[in-house]
Amino acid sequence: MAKDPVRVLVTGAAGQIGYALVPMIARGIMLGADQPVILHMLDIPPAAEALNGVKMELVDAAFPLLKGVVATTDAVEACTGVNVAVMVGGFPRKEGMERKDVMSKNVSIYKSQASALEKHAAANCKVLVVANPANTNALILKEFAPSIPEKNITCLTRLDHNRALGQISEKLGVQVSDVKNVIIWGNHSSTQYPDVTHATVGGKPVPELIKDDEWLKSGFISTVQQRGAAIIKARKLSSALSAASSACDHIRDWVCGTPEGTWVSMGVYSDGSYNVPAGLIYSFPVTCRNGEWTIVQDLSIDEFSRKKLDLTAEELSEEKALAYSCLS
Ligand SMILES: NC(=O)C1=CN([C@@H]2O[C@H](COP(=O)(O)OP(=O)(O)OC[C@H]3O[C@@H](n4cnc5c(N)ncnc54)[C@H](O)[C@@H]3O)[C@@H](O)[C@H]2O)C=CC1
Ligand SMILES: O=C([O-])CC(=O)C(=O)O
Repeated sequence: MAKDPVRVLVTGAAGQIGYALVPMIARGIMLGADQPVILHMLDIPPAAEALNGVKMELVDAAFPLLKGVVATTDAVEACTGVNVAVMVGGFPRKEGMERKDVMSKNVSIYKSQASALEKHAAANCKVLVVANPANTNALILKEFAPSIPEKNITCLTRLDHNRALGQISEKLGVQVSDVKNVIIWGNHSSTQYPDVTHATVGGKPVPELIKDDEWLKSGFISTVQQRGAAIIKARKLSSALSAASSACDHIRDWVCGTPEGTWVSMGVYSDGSYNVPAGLIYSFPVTCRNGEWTIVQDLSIDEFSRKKLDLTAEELSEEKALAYSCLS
């Protein structure tokens, strides 16, 4: 029997990630090849005409799984009945800007959209925040949507995770699908810690295969940390196709489950695991089953890693304080 359609909200749908993401969702890449979807697309009034153009293209593409499109500049209409919300809308970082520069603009956006989701989304709606500063936008959304379970509010660090897989696969000359269990700890920013201590290729530890501790502890980490900035420098626009693809990976694994023996990185509400302060949205290694994520426990953390986990937690605590100061 055909499944009932799932309603998926994409905010900022007229932007460049939105343009890459909505066809992926309509093709079943996010929720599966047998899962019909109804797309809800939100953008702001100056982008209304462009948003309507995206809607026209979705009609023209004749996606068999696409059972309806809502394209609107009204947050209430956009949020009504949605089961999955991918929050891409916001004020993006431009070349030379730090995430903190865009904090206050995004805090007010996430506060008001949290209220719309809280009142109008389906019960148990799963939320993925992509827009930067992603972890802190997700935290603000959680604050102002108290009836959405905190386990349902996440942010995107899967792009960083995938970037780390890509770097290891290039270095070793192996298929990216053979690289497993890298971890992104912390903030989706240049303090994130891409960790390969527990990563494997064909079951063998990555550090043993790479045999270049110096690269793993410096060049690899900084390449992944700075990859977003490198793409902005090259394209004069932030990553869009890789961000859209990673957002699909994040939701698919969350809803459909992670493969046996594999974890992924998700920005989730910290419960104090690994001595990360509770009450931050922090990227951890997680496995997913039955639509729920669980932080992978009991991984060994050496002294080098400990410092990196703490540094990115400190930045998130500072961002949290800055975000709250923008609210008052
Ligand atoms: N977490 C991650 O891995 C990544 C995050 N990003 C972030 O994703 C966000 C979107 O990036 P792009 O698509 O390149 O930007 P963009 O500027 O092309 O698109 C953003 C869209 O959001 C819309 N928008 C602005 N305020 C809005 C509001 N209040 N409600 C609904 N829509 C609104 C804009 O009109 C625009 O259409 C940025 O914050 C960027 O920094 C980008 C790449 C990776
Ligand atoms: O740095 C940015 O603004 C875009 C981004 O988040 C990324 O590509 O990881």
